[in-house]
Amino acid sequence: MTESSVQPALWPAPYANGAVEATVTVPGSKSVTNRGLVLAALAAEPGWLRRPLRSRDTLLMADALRAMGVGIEETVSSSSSAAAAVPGPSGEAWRVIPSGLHGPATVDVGNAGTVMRFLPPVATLADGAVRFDGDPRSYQRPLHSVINALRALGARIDDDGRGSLPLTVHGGGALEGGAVEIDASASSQFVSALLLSGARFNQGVEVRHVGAVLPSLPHIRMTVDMLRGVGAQVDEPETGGEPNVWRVSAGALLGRDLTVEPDLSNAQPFLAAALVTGGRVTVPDWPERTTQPGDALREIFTGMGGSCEFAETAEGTSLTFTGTGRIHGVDLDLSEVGELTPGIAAVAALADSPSTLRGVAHLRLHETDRLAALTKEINELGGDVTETADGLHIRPRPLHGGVFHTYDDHRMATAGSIIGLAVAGVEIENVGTTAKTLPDFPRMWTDMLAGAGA
Ligand SMILES: O=C(O)C1=C[C@@H](OP(=O)(O)O)[C@@H](O)[C@H](O)C1
Ligand SMILES: C=C(OP(=O)(O)O)C(=O)O
Repeated sequence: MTESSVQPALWPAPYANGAVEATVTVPGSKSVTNRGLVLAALAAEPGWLRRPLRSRDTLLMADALRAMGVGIEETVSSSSSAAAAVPGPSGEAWRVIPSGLHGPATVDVGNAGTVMRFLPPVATLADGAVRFDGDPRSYQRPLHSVINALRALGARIDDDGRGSLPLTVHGGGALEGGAVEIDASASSQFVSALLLSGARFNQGVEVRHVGAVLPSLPHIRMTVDMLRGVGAQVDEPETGGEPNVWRVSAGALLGRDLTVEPDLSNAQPFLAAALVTGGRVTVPDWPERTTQPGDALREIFTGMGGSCEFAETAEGTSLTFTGTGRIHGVDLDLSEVGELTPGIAAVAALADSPSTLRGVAHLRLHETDRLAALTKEINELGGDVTETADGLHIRPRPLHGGVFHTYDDHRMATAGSIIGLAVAGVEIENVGTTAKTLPDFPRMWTDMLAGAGA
C-alpha cells in the first residue's frame, strides 16, 4: 500500500462539481487487524493475517507485540509465483510467530484505544516489566476499569495512582484470572481487552459489566466471534448467557489463517460522497456477514436519502451506494455504532431537515471530545449544532468555507472532507491525521473525485 505523503498544514478539501462515480477499494479493518494480531500473538502456533490494515494504530500494535518477543514478518504475495511461498489470497500478509512474552519492554500506544486497552492484559503474561506510554491525549482516555480489573485478577501494575497512562505492568509470566466486575460504560474496549487475553489466564476470565450503559456492542460481538474463530470457548449474553456477563474458558488458542475484511467505518466517507453529490460509489469485497459497525451504514445512509445494492463479481461481493443529492435529517441512537457519528454529523449538516444523534456521550473520551469538536467546527462554517447530554442536535444552514480543525482525530478530518464536497473553500487542518487508520485517504479522496469535476 502507498504510504501517506506529506500533506500541507491546511489541505484544501476538494469541492465536487458533479456526481461522484467511483469504485473505491477500502483497506482492512483496524478493529479486525488489531484483534487478529493479539490473538495470533497469544496462540500456541504460528498464524497468518492477510490484507491487514497498515496504519498508525496497527503498526503500533505490531511493534508493541514485537517488543514483547512476538515474531511478525511482513510479506507481500502476488497471485503468481510468490503465492507459493505465501499461500492464500494475493496482497500483503503478516506471519505471526508467537513466543514466550518477555519484559522488560516498552510500548508506545500512540492514541490507539485498541493498543492502550488490549495490551495491558497481554503484558501480565510477560516475564518482566512492560512500560506503556503514548500521545498526550492517551493520558486522558479512560483505562481505570482495565487497570482495576487486572489488579483484581492478580496483576501488579504501577500507574502512579492516576488510573491512566503512563503505566508499567509488572508481568509475572502468568495471571490467575477468574471473575471480575467492571464498568464499561466509557468504552466497550474494556470488555474486549479482558476477553481477548482471558483464555491464557490460569482460570480463564468472567467479565461482568455493572455500568449503566454499554456502547459499541458490535465490537464486543467481534471479539467473541474472533475468539471462537481461534478455538476459544466463550459464553455470552447473545447466545443464551447471563445478561452483561462474558466468560472465556482457559485453553490454548489456535494459529489461524485470517483474511481481514475491508474497514467499513473507513468506507463511510466514500459512501457519504455518493449521498452528498447524488453519485454512485462501489466498495468491492463488502462482507455479507460481519460484526463491523460500519455495516449499519447501509441502513443509515439509505434512511438519509440514498439506496444500496449488492452485486456478485468474480472477486466477491461488492456494495454500490447511490445518492440522489437530496439528504434527509435523521433521529438516531448511535450507541452501538459511535465511531460513525462524525461522518453522519457531517452529512446531517448538509441535509434538508434537522437531525438528532443520541446515545454517544462516550464520544467525549475518544481521539478528541468529538461532540464538542463537531459542534465547534460545523458552527464555524455557519452551521447550527448544539450538544446535548448524549449527542448532537444539527439544524442544517447554508455553510461557507473556512478552516476545519481536526484535533488529531482521523474521523474529524474525513468529516470535514465530506462537508468540503458540497461547500467551497473548506480547508482541513492536518489531514495527515487520517494515518491513524487510513494513511492513503487524501489520494483515495482525490482519485474518487477525479471524474466528478473536483
Ligand atoms: O474495539 C474496537 O475495535 C473499537 C471499539 C469502539 O470503542 P468504544 O467502545 O470506546 O467506542 C470503537 O469506537 C473504536 O473505534 C474501535
Ligand atoms: C474511537 C476510535 O478509535 P480508538 O480505537 O482509538 O478508540 C475510532 O477509530 O473512531
